Amino acid sequence: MATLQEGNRESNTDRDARPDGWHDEAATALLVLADGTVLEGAGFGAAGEATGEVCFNTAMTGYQEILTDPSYLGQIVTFTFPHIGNVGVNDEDIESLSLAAGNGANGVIVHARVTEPANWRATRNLDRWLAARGIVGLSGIDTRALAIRVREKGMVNAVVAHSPDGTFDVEALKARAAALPDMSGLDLVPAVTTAQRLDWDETSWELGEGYGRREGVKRRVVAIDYGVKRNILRLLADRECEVIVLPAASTARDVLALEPDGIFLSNGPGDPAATAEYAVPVLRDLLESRVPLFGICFGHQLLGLAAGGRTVKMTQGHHGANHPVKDVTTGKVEIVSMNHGFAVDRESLPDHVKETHVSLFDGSNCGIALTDRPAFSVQHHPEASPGPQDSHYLFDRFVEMIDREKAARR
Ligand SMILES: NC(=O)CC[C@H](N)C(=O)O
Repeated sequence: MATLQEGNRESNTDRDARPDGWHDEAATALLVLADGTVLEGAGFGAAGEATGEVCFNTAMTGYQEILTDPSYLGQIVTFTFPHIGNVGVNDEDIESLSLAAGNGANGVIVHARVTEPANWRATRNLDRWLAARGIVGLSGIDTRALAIRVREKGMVNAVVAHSPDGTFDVEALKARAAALPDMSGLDLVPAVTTAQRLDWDETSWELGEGYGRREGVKRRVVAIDYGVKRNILRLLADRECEVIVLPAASTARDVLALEPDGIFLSNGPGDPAATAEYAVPVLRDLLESRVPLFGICFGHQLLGLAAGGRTVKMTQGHHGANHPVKDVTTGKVEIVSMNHGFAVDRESLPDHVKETHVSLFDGSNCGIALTDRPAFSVQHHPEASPGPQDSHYLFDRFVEMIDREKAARR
């Protein structure tokens, strides 16, 4: 066992940027990148090791929603905002359908040490909550330098190791990081999708009476769960939709047997092209049924694949809550939440698919609509949570599409 004190320092930590009083502390956590780079920091959350693809998120708020978003499975989230944890955590801002641990980010990297929370909603400290959920955290590195590295060289596999007594087997960690599989080709959906049908009614969940709003039901939506976020289901329920959540491996027959007025394709982790192997044949049958269909993020990528397009891996991806996206049908720009590392390749889209939304950061595709079927999808997150609510109108578009198609069938 080598320790850092024995000369394994290959440090480009930003010691000067650490809060006062850190300079002499021995590292209790390491970030070991697949290329062998080792960054020293202070551990928090769970002790142990987390592996995954390092990405960075530029949101200034909403860390709890981000860390419990199932789309982050397989990833280590670096927050570029330096002070994370200040408002603590609560029992409500959890986005994964299952409240259990293991349904969100694998690890977390922040700049400043997590302090005691100051917020009326806080029921716990982020540090202890992460420990209870088994999520490993590292603080005290130069997160700006790490973000620049990801921006220039792309998302990178890594191990975050937290050892409260400061002992690490650095060579073993390097070997482990180098051996991690690439995110491309990984179907991570089975780890987060619901095991069985679930009739969404938040009032019956752990959050207590009266939390969800359920006033009247006018439409039935079947949501295929690739790793769905709760706020999507809330926003559908808010629009008088009965929402039935089905496992990702459901067949078209399973979905259509419920006689849905609309079908929703959720967000989710991993490479959409890997999940497409079993999801796309189902989606093609569902498109044939002409039931209105709406997809978000992973669901958008799957719709693009089902329609005959291709997805590509991005270099740095998009993760944040301040991305400008243009709705090319109205010309309006919306500020949105983003969380994706893959994207639909616009050039691959066949003629019956039109591009509806474009990222104003890099011009990448952010939305499509089929011209011969009532189906559309967006790459960004209209449910926000966290993030600006500019794109909530997309839920209204979906409901209007459902009502239009229903009226036409009568
Ligand atoms: N938020 C999501 O649905 C992410 C989709 C996909 N896993 C990606 O990284 O692109």
